[in-house]
Amino acid sequence: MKLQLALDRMPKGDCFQVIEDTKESIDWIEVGTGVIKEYGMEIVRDIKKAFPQKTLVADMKTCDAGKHEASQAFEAGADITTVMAFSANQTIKDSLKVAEDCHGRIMIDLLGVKEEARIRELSDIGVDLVSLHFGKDMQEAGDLQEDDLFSLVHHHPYLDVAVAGGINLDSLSSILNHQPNTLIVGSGITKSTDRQGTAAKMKERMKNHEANNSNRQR
Ligand SMILES: O=C([C@H](O)CO)[C@H](O)[C@H](O)COP(=O)(O)O
Repeated sequence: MKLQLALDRMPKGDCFQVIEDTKESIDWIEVGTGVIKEYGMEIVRDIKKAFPQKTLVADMKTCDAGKHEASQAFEAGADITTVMAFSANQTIKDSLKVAEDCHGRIMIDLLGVKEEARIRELSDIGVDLVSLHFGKDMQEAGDLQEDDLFSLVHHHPYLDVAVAGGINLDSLSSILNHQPNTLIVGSGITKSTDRQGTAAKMKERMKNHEANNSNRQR
């Protein structure tokens, strides 16, 4: 199980500092959408240069012009780039083709998806990595509705599933019970007064959970 650190709404220097603080515990680094909007593809390039051993996710949240945006992300050094699930199938197919050519991956952001039928369509066009996403603004209205989110992928055990949306040390245990492949954590780490300790505790709990549930499936 991977821990993906999401860098959102912070200045460039802070992004590098948080990675430094947490690098022993995190597996994947996500350059957040807002950070890319602020600093452009340059920050993706710079983070890959500074931390080449980490898997880098560019949270492009592409919804059109899939070929162009996926190329931008991979050329800048991303290993994975995100595309919104509501995009046209052509956008998703084009992104997947670029990913294949660049030896990268596409993570489909399921923000707003409510019907399992869309997951089936996505699988049929070759999607293999999705993120269940309870958005920042949705979090204003309440906590992540885990059962609803995970029910979308329940019948798709072959999908790699990431989950995001206000995950912190308190909510971690119940999320782990759903056996995601990747946990995406932003403010739960970046806003902690002890980022290093928080990331380390999360990773330790993830490892313990895996060790105790090695034969369980999602
Ligand atoms: O993708 C994200 C969101 O849309 C803001 O851009 C976040 O990276 C994701 O939700 C994780 O952040 P937290 O909810 O703060 O853990």
